[in-house]
Amino acid sequence: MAAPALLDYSHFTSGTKEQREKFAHALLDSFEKTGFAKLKGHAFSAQDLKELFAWGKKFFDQPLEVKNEIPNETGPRPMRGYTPWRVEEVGKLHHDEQVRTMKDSKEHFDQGPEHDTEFPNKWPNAPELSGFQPFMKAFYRRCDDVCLTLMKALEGAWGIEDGSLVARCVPSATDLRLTHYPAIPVEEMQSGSTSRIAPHTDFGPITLLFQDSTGGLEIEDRSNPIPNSFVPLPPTDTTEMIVNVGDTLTRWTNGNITGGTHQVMCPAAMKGESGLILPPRMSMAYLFKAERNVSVGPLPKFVSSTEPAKYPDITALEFQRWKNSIVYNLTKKVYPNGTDGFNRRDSVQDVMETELAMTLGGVNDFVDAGKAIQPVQPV
Ligand SMILES: O=C(O)CCC(=O)C(=O)O
Ligand SMILES: [Fe+2]
Repeated sequence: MAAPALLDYSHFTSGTKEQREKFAHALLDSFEKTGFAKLKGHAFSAQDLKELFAWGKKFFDQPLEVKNEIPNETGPRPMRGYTPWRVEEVGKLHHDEQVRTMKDSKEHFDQGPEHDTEFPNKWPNAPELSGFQPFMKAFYRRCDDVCLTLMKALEGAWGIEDGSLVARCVPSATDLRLTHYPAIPVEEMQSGSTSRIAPHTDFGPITLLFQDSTGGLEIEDRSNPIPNSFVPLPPTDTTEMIVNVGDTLTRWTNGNITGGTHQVMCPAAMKGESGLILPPRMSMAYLFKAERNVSVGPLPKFVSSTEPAKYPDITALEFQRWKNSIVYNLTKKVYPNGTDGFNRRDSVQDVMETELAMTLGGVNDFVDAGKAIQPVQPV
């Protein structure tokens, strides 16, 4: 298949006009063809990433009850704090029934914007983690800067007004996620019912991803006629920044760019083995999001009388609430005690009904009780 392009980010940030244009078009081309791109020449050094994963290890090495002191209250909202193993199931978003029953084998820490009062961050309290918060906040800001720069590149490639895409993403509503995949027997991963993370697309316009050297990340193989075919994206150079297209970019482009489906499975070298234990793995995903009140409906550029809008104008926050209600198995059909009036989802049928209703624009069914939203206009 066409492999994701490896592009030099510095050509856009400090190159000539020609280099900037070349970068922007190559980025768009790689997004269109593969749903992914890889970047070198960015400001994150091997040392920065070593430090990032060292902080991650310190956090996840804490006893479960300590990590649970800052619980992510799983609900139809952005994630904050710690989520234990086997709570989130991204396979639930998938159209394939077998994928929907796959269990993810991961725990994660999620961090939002620094000054978010609506969904405040939850930081670890342990004295040995006192450097975690300042490091992660600085890392977040640097990732945001890269994402806004890539939005600028897309503005150039599409020839849309300068700043128009960037404005949709300020202030940041991104979730930065550190994921730890504990050691797991290879047989369990090969059973077909367990993944490290099941095939999925991310929700925002794009995601920046750094992985450690363990391996196991796979991206969809669009050239393979067999559905759900994947190829490894090996950690040959862990300083390469992986960028993947998410659902919001698909919606903004009215379906012109398809999100890059990815999963984490057994590393290629261990496939088909038995009796082995997969080593633990860590990744950092900067799950870039549009500003909460911005529409994730198609941009004017991608809508015309012959290409009517395929997606409703719902806000980025409502879109995330809906997606999270699926991955956290929540439904709003009955809500005696559940937080925000959401309860555990009991069947795949519920998920399908939810999706259908959302596609038809039935967003008000999925908002906190009493807080129905108004459809928003495209910006
Ligand atoms: O761990 C990885 O490499 C992928 C993580 C991922 O897909 C996510 O957090 O959305
Ligand atoms: Fe992902």
